Amino acid sequence: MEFDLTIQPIRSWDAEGQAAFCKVAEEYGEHSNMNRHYPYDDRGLHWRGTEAQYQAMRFPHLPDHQEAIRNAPFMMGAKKVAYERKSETRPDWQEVKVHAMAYVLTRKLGAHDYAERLAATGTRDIIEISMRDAFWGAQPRNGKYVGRNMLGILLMQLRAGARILELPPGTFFPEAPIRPLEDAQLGFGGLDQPTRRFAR
Ligand SMILES: Nc1nc(O)c(N)c(N[C@@H]2O[C@H](COP(=O)(O)O)[C@@H](O)[C@H]2O)n1
Repeated sequence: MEFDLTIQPIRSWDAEGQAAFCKVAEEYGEHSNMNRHYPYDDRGLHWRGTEAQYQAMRFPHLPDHQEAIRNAPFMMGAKKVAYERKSETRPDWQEVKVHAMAYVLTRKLGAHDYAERLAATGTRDIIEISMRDAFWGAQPRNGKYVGRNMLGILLMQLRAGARILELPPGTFFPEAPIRPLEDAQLGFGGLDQPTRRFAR
C-alpha cells in the first residue's frame, strides 16, 4: 500500500479521544519526531531519530551537512543544525518534504517496539499538537485542534499499512557508497561509538 502524499486541507478535530501528543515525555510522545528513543539504521548509517534523517534530507548535495545533522545528540539539536544551514536547503524541498517524512516514518517502524506502539493507538486519530506549526501539526483552538496535521495523517497511513521502501537513487542522499572510516583514523577505539564519521 502506497502513501497518499497529498497535502491535506486545514480541518479541526475534537480535543478529546484522540492520540494527541505534544511533548516527548507525555502520553503518545513516542510518535513525536523529537523522540530519540527510537533509533534505527538505514542505508548503512545509524540515525538517532526521524527528525535527524528528515532534516538531513534537505541536503542531498551537501553530505557534510547531513553528517553534522546526523551526529547531533538530540533531535531538537538536529533541527537546529539544519536550520543554521537552511538557506542551502535543496530548492525543491517544499515539493518533496512530505515524501521525505513518509520515508523516515517507514524507517521508524523498524525501531524497538515502535510498530506495537503505533498499533496500540487503535482507531484513534493521531494528532501532533503544535502551537506554531499547523502544517505538520494542529493548533489548540477553542477546545479543538486545528491544522493540516500532516505528521498525524502520515502516521495514520503508516498504521494502516502504507510504506515507502526505497527512494529513487540520489534524490535524498548521495549516490556514492558510504565507507566507514577505520577507528584508527578516528582516534578512538570501539565499534559501538554512535557518532562515527563516514567518508565517501
Ligand atoms: N521546532 C519544533 N519544535 C517541536 O517541539 C516540534 N515538535 C517541531 N515539529 C517538527 O518539526 C519537523 C518539521 O520541520 P520543518 O518545519 O519541516 O523544518 C516535524 O518533524 C515536526 O513534527 N518543531
